[in-house]
Amino acid sequence: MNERDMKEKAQILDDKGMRRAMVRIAHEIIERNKGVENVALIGVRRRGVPLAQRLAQYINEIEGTSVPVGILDITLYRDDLTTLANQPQVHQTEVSFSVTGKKIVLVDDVLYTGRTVRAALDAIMDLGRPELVQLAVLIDRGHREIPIRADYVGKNVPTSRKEVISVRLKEIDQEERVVILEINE
Ligand SMILES: O=P(O)(O)OC[C@H]1O[C@H](OP(=O)(O)OP(=O)(O)O)[C@H](O)[C@@H]1O
Ligand SMILES: O=c1cc[nH]c(=O)[nH]1
Repeated sequence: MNERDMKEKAQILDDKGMRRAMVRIAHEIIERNKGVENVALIGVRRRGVPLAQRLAQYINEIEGTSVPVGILDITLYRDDLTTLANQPQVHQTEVSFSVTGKKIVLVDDVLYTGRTVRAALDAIMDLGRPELVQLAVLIDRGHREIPIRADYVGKNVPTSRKEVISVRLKEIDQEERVVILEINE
């Protein structure tokens, strides 16, 4: 099953709601880390990357400091959007800075089972020894299968496993909104 076999059930965030949530997370990152010295962002492709770039832009607007942004390309081999097949696989890392000693904020659009984040943590640890790693997600939909939690959450959305959260970003989807999809029966 893919998103074509699903229909929209509800809109969770519009463009303004997404912006407010991301600006708030930018403030929280600055507050929690007492500034952004040694802070670096790493976005999980695909939709975590524009979100990380937006956070970097908001942080720059608030603090006047540019923080580096790296990319991890992780694919979940799913045969169905509502179930997980094999483990997520890390394909490519585009991290041009040393992670050693950095406060890394990992950024993704949706946190679900936590398996993608676990793979991302492994990939980051392979690159060096960060001082700490924090996690920022636009949507936490619950249903964790491993003990992972987010430090910064745009919105907590209770879901059933049959539903799918679809984050639509203008850079990728030519629209800005977050919707819940359900199976078209
Ligand atoms: O917590 P998990 O169960 O691992 O699920 C969360 C992951 O699933 C989504 O990726 P998806 O494969 O849908 O790709 P996308 O980023 O292109 O939307 C989302 O972007 C997260 O990376
Ligand atoms: O519902 C979900 C689950 C994982 N990833 C998504 O993008 N949506």
